[in-house]
Amino acid sequence: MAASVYPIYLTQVDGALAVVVGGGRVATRKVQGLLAVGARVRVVSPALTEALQAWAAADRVEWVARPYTSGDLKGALLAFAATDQRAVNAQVARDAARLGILCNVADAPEEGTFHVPAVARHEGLVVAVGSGGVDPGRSRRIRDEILRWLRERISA
Ligand SMILES: C[C@@]1(CC(=O)O)c2cc3[nH]c(cc4nc(cc5[nH]c(cc(n2)[C@H]1CCC(=O)O)[C@@](C)(CC(=O)O)[C@@H]5CCC(=O)O)C(CC(=O)O)=C4CCC(=O)O)c(CCC(=O)O)c3CC(=O)O
Ligand SMILES: NC(=O)C1=CN([C@@H]2O[C@H](COP(=O)(O)OP(=O)(O)OC[C@H]3O[C@@H](n4cnc5c(N)ncnc54)[C@H](O)[C@@H]3O)[C@@H](O)[C@H]2O)C=CC1
Repeated sequence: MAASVYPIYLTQVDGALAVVVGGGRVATRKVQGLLAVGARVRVVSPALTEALQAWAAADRVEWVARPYTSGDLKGALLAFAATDQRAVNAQVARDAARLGILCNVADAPEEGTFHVPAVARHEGLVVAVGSGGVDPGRSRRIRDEILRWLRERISA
């Protein structure tokens, strides 16, 4: 059974620093969501996906082009451990805990301090769907259904 979760919506994310460790598929999805709300994004990774490279070239994200080191989280509101290296993600989680920074861990739902839900936005409503980290695909599918319902039923 999943540990219990307490849902909140973060405010004042516009301009806040989010540090994303890793530059792959999962990191790209997290960065996209962060840019959409105006966060300042720092990506720490020796390599980037094409989408991340394009954002770095356009100065939409800061790219620290090397492996993670303790210290990279300094000043962050949020940290994301999204490498494909278990030991590195665990280190990011430990460093974030020490610094009191909220941390999402891509490969170990119980290890960080928050999960990223699947989100539907419609006419000023924000619906977040989570499964306590148990089944993200299910969260996404239910979000898609909710979005369909909102678009059919809820107008401004
Ligand atoms: C715990 C959590 C931590 C976190 O916050 O990252 C987590 C963890 C893991 N995800 C895994 C797999 C996939 N995740 C997705 C997609 C999403 N995952 C998201 C959230 C979360 N994922 C958090 C829990 C949320 C909840 O409570 O439900 C969403 C909702 C939000 C977002 O990431 O933005 C986003 C859809 C949103 C959207 O579309 O908008 C897909 C693709 C798909 O389904 O389309 C795949 C299949 C990958 C493939 O393609 O192989 C694996 C197994 C990895 C493996 O075994 O290799 C783990 C690790 C594990 O479970 O141990
Ligand atoms: N939470 C989620 O939504 C999902 C999580 N996962 C898990 O997330 C992890 C990452 O998945 P993908 O993005 O698909 O992997 P990927 O292979 O596309 O990307 C891994 C990235 O980590 C970087 N990296 C490796 N070592 C590093 C280091 N020491 N410091 C900084 N960056 C480093 C690589 O350069 C690469 O950019 C996997 O462990 C996978 O099991 C997978 C799918 C969804």
